[in-house]
Amino acid sequence: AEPIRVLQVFPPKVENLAVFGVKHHRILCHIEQWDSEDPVPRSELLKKVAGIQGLYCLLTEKIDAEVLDAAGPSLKVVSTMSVGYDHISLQELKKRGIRLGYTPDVLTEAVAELTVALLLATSRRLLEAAEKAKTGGWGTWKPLWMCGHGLTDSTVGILGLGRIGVAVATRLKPFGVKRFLYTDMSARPEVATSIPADFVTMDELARLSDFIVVCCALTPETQGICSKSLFSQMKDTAIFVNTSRGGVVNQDDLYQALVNGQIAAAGLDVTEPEPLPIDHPLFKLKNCGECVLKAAPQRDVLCVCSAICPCCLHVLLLQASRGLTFLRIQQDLTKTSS
Ligand SMILES: O=C(O)[C@H](O)CO
Repeated sequence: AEPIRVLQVFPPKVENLAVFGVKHHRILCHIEQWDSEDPVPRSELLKKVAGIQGLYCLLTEKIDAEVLDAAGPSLKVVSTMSVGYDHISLQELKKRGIRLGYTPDVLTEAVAELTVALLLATSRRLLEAAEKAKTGGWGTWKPLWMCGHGLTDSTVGILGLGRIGVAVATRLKPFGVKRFLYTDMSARPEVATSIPADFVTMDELARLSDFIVVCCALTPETQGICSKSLFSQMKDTAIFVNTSRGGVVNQDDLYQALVNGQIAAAGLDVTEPEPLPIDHPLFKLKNCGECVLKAAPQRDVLCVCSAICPCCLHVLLLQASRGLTFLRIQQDLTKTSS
């Protein structure tokens, strides 16, 4: 029989002609590869898909009506080497009767580890502290300096209790987390009981969690789900970690929440776009994070800036309006331009 024509848009090199054993059938495939680590340019993809029967893609390729039309009616299967398939239009595949393959579970452990790493690095201010050490900012020892927030006796909220969410909870448990909460499309007792984790609404998750970790898939329902309404209900000592997809978060709202001190910090593995432009405001938040230090147990504010920046001033005033005490203010508030 004629070999099946498959386009694989990435290396590694495999034999150009491969035999796939599907149960007892042997299927001969002619595989054309895009031999580069860089994504195939859209114009090339549109040319190369013409007449193929199988497409093996990555999350860098947006598989929509345009690509499927360019492939034509011969295309029977699209497979993506990724866990997420938000880059593929399911509706367009369905219309054309094209099957979808993806790679669930190949990176559950890796993403769970990364989530824990980001959570600890963010809550314990690892990057800021390392930066201070390298640039001479590590002065005499101060009890609360770079103290951060602990996991012991904390409440961790998981947005999306799928494979990765469960794996994150399993890894965080030994840190002495008091309570796990989760929210999802519906309760998932079959996986939640073993943690154990309590099913709550999104609002409860926001209000009760000391840490929120986002592990859900990007779907039309979850697009921008982490927005002002979530951040504004979160504790001002809470840490937000996202290792799912950037599109789940309204980045402008997150930025505002961080600048205004509505939440303590964010650890992001994913952004919109990726990578973020290097002049993106989120990248500028490091200084802001450094100049406002929250002393967690007393919930007082220790301001160590040599000049009070507007975002720091905002947090100070916010805290003052809540009747909290300032431990030390190095500069007279009245002298700031704001
Ligand atoms: O969806 C996936 O496979 C991951 O996000 C890749 O990093």
